[in-house]
Amino acid sequence: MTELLTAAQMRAIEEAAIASGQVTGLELMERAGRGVVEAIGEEWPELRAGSRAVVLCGPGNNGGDGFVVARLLWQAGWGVEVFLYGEPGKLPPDARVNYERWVELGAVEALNEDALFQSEANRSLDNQDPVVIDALFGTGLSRPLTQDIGRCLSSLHHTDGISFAKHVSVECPSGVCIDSGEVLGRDYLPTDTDLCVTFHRAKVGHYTTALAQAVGKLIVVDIGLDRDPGADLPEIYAGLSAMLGISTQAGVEEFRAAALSEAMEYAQKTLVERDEPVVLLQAGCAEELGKAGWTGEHKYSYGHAFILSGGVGKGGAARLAARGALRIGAGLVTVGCPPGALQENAAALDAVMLRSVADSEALRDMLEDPRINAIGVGPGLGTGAREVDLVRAVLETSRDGKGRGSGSGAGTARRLVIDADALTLLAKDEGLFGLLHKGCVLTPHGGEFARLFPDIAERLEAVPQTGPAYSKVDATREAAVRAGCVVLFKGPDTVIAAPDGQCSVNAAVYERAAPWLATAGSGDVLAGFITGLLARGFEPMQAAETAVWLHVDCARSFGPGLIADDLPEELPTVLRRLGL
Ligand SMILES: NC(=O)C1=CN([C@@H]2O[C@H](COP(=O)(O)OP(=O)(O)OC[C@H]3O[C@@H](n4cnc5c(N)ncnc54)[C@H](OP(=O)(O)O)[C@@H]3O)[C@@H](O)[C@H]2O)[C@@H](O)CC1
Ligand SMILES: Nc1ncnc2c1ncn2[C@@H]1O[C@H](COP(=O)(O)OP(=O)(O)O)[C@@H](O)[C@H]1O
Ligand SMILES: [K+]
Repeated sequence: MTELLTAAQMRAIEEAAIASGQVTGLELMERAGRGVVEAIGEEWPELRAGSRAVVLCGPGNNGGDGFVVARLLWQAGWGVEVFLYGEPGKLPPDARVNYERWVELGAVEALNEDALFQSEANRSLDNQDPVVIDALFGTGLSRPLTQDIGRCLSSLHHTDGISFAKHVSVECPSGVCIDSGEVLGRDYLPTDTDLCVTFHRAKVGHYTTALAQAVGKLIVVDIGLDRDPGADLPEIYAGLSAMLGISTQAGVEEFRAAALSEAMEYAQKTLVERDEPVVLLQAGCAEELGKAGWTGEHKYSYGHAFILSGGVGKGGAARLAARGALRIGAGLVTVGCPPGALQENAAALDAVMLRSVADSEALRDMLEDPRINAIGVGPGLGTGAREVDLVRAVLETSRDGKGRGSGSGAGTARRLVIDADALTLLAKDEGLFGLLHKGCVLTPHGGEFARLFPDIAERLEAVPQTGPAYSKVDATREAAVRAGCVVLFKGPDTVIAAPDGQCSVNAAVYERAAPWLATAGSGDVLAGFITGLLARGFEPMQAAETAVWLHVDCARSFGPGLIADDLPEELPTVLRRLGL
């Protein structure tokens, strides 16, 4: 499992490690700088002694990393020029030490456009491959860049006669808030960078579309922080509480009040902030499927998924969802459609069963069958009065012990995926929204999200002026709490959050990019995948995570040219490759 960190969490981890005596800030900075130099060497082995680099250093520890990089490249025989934004006398202590170490080897010039233009690396004709290293701002960015710095960064892109062939960012392209991936102030795009080198763990912002689009390759360097000092804290508190003869909970409060030691405070902060990590979804998702296996005795062992369809000519979306639910392993899948659409659907469905659902009464009767344990509602459904009643019926009969459908359902809530038109209906009707429960998964894209949670979307859209900026992770978490169920906020950076704070990111970026997944109907298949997994007994969060990960894997496995119909058909190949 890979956790994504916020800047504050990273700071807390670093501070706790330093305060515990495990490592010094200077050592961490040295490891960070060395990591950048090694990453450059691995990425471009053709660069060696005689190559040229321009290092842009900022006023904080990101700049400190830059001075280490400059020194190590110089020691490796490179021609290195260093430009500083800020005053040497104001650098924080570790950065100051590395500044002093560098000035024994070379010059430091004040950073401005003219100085960059005049740099030897820019003017030299004998070296076509100078590298520029952006160590201006990392996790400490607190406000938008000033215009002069913004101009310098923009000028690195082959404008105004300045040309650097290779672009490296230390931590992140400067000006980007690493928690949200957003450029503070949003007056320009993140600087394109070939190689972005970050430390210990990737940060949440690295996996947002906004930032990932600007970064060619992300490298995470191990700087020896893997022994998490916060992890030992419960034992330390328990021990100290026992010594003092107080309960652990009270002990925590007393220790805080007494400010026992700096290390304790930092570590406590680490613990609190790391309670609910943001998890990056990776191949491990398949383990859930592996664990679930295919060991049931008959088709009902794998559940019965029901997909509600719209009327004549509108059934394609539900059929795609149904196909997805079947392929992902639901034992049975039934599409329910208005009587008039039976013929159309019958002509297009084989393994998927078909039922006529005239109105909400008919639906409630049908949902008396307790074997129907998962329902997908929304794709191609329509948004009229009939559909409002259908969605209400689905919600009411799926709540614990309420509604006719649950009578024979042994008290277990039926699981639901609410997508597309059903989301639009929820947005229009507070009563319906109030029926949501913890067995539901909402799957909005950006537009649907804004309709459902307009205030949250507005906050997300607002131009961020201070860091940490409100992120898609924050927005999805807030939405999940409000809805009281899992929310899966779609996009190349899909965020999934549960009301209890669990949160994960499925990022179709970097080596998992699949832009061809943005094709009509692919969201319908995703809704079907989730419904199928819910039918198989997956918990809502697990079902959403596993489905969305497989969805991207199917797209990557098929490749460009993909249409939504291909996604379910690609699933067996993907599952086989995963050894399932
Ligand atoms: N954590 C770790 O484990 C490790 C961290 N390491 C490295 O340290 C980096 C974090 O360092 P950091 O905290 O000093 O922050 P950094 O990004 O250098 O910027 C802070 C400075 O910028 C200033 N400033 C902010 N915004 C500004 C603006 N718009 N325009 C102008 N100024 C602005 C701000 O000033 P202030 O806001 O206080 O006025 C302050 O002076 C991290 O990304 C990584 O590279 C590694 O060494 C290894 C271990
Ligand atoms: N650039 C992209 N890269 C990867 N996946 C994407 C990209 N853009 C959209 N997606 C995914 O494609 C699906 C589109 O779903 P949706 O917007 O509901 O469309 P539709 O209603 O046509 O099915 C979502 O799962 C979304 O996460
Ligand atoms: K940077």
